[in-house]
Amino acid sequence: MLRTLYRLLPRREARQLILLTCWLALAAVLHGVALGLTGATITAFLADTTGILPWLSALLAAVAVFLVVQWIAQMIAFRVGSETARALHVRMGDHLAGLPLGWFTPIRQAKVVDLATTGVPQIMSYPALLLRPTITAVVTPLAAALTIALLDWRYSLALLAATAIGWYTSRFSGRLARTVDARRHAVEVEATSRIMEYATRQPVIRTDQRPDDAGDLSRALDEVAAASRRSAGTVLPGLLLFGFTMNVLFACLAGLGVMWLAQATLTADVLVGVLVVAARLTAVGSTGAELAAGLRLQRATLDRIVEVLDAEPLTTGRPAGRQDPVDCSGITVHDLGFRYDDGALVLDDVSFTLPDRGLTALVGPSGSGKTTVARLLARFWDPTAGRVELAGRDLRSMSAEQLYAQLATVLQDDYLLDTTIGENIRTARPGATAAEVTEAVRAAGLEAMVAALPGGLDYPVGPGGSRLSGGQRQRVCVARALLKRARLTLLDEATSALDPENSRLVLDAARLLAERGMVLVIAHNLETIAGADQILVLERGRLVQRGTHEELKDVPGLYRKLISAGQRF
Ligand SMILES: Nc1ncnc2c1ncn2[C@@H]1O[C@H](COP(=O)(O)OP(=O)(O)OP(=O)(O)O)[C@@H](O)[C@H]1O
Repeated sequence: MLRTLYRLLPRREARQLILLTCWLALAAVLHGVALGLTGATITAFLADTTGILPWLSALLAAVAVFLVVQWIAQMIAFRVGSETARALHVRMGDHLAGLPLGWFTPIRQAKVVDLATTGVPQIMSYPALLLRPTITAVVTPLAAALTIALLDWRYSLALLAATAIGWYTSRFSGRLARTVDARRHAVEVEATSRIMEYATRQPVIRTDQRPDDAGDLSRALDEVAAASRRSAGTVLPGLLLFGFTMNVLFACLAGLGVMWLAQATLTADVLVGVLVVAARLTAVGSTGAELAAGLRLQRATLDRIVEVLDAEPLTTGRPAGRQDPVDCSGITVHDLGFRYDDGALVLDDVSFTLPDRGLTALVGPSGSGKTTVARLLARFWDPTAGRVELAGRDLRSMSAEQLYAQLATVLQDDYLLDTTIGENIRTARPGATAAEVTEAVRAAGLEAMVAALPGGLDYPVGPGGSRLSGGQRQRVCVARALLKRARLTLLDEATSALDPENSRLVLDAARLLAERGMVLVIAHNLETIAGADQILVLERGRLVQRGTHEELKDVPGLYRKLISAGQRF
C-alpha cells in the first residue's frame, strides 16, 4: 500500500510520506528496544536488585526518546494525512479532466463519486491512524527480539521466528477477506449506480409505471446486505485464526523456557523477563491484526484510484503516421472514422473542410452521426480513423488550453454552473466588459427574460441550470458561446428549444459569428440550413452530399427528401 501511495503522490507529498515512515519506524524500533529493556530490567530485578540501575536508566532513556519521537511522528502523520487526501483529489481531478467523455459510463461515474466522497477521505486516516500500528506490528517485535539477545540469544531467534509466523498468519487471513471485500465493493457500486438511476429517472419511472426499476434497486440493496454479511463472516475466522496462532506461539515460547530451565541452560528470572515481553508483543500484534480489515479496505480503495488513473487520457503530442498539414486556416477533416467503445462504426470515411469564416449546416436523419462529428471537432473523443486539423494542426497535437481557447460550443447536453446567469455567460471570457456581456445577452434573445427575472443577470440558475426552462438554459448557453467569439463555434440543436422569434435571433447571432469565424450548426430548421454558406449531408455515418441550398435543393438525393418534409426535419 505504501509503495502504491508513493507512486501516486506528487514528489513533495511522497517525500513527506517517506519522512513520516522513517519517524514511525524509528518510534517502532524505540518501542521494541524499550520492551526488550523492560524484560532485561525485570530479569535484573529478580536476579539481583543491585544490578537493576543501569537497565532501569537505559529503559527510562529509551522510553523518554520513544515518547518524543512518537509525538513528532504523530504530528507529522496528521498533516501528511490531509495532504495525501488533497493530493489524491487533485490528481484524480486532473486525470478525469483529460479522459474522453466515453469513459464516463453511469457505473464509472458512481465509482468516481464513491472514491471522491468516501474513498479518498478514508485514505486520509491511513498515515494518521493506520500506518503507525502497521509499522509497529512488524518493526517493534523485531527490535524487541534483537534486544532480548542481551538476555538470551536463543530466545532472540525464537521471537524472530514467532514474529515471522504471526506476520504470515495475518497476511493469510487478509488474503481470504480481500476477495470477499472486492465482491462486496462491486455490489455496492452497482447499488449506487441503481440509486442514482432511480433518483434521476423518477419522471420516466412514474409516468411509464415501471415497477421493475424499484425491484432492480431493492435487489441491488439486498445484494449489498448479503455481501456485507459474507464479508463480516470472512473477517471473523481470520481474526480467530490470528488470535489462536498468537496463543500457540506464546505457549511454545513458555514451553521452550521450561525445557531450557529443565536443562539448566536458562534461569527463571530470564524466563519471566522474556515472557513479559512476549505477552506485550502479542498485544501489539493483535492491535495490528484488528486494524488489518481497515487497512485492507484502504488498499482496495487505492487499487480503485489506480484503476481510474490508469484509464487512458486523450494525449497531446505528435500523432503517429501523421501526414503533412494542409495549408488551411479553417478546419479540415480527413477520412474520419469513429466507433463508440467497441461498437459499430458510426462515422465512416468522412472528409470535409470548414473555411476560416462562414456558416456550415450539418444535416441528416436522426442517428446519422451529426452530434458525433461535433464531438470529434471538440475533441471529446479521438477519431478511430482519420484526423481533424485546425489551421493545419492535428487536434491531438494541441493542448486542451490551445484547443478550447479557439472553441465555443452549444451542445444538446450542455450544463450550467450553479451560479448566476451573468457568471455562467462570463465563464466564456472572464475579462469581458459589462457592455460585451449585455450585447451577448441581447444577441441570444435573453434580454426580456433577464429583465423579468428577480436580480436580472444575478439570478441564480440552480444546479445544472435547474431553475431555468429548457429554452432559457439553451439561450444562456448561446450567449456564452457568443461572448467567447471563438474561431470555431459548434451549435448542436441550438434552436430546438426556442420559439420562432428567438430562434431567428440566434440564427442572426450565428451569422454574425460566421463573419468572424467558423460556425457549424446542426439543425433541423430549413431557415437555418437554407441560409448556410455550405451544407453537409450525412446518412448512416457517411457524407453523401455537400453544397449550398441552391445547389442541392433540386438534385435527387437525401437533401431534397429532407427538405420536402417541411420547415423542420
Ligand atoms: N455515447 C454513445 N455511446 C454509444 N453510441 C452512441 C453514443 N452516442 C451516440 N451513439 C450512437 O452513434 C450513432 C450516431 O449518433 P449521433 O448522436 O451522432 O446522431 P445524430 O445524427 O446527432 O442524431 P440526432 O439527430 O437524433 O441527435 C447512433 O447510432 C447512436 O446510437
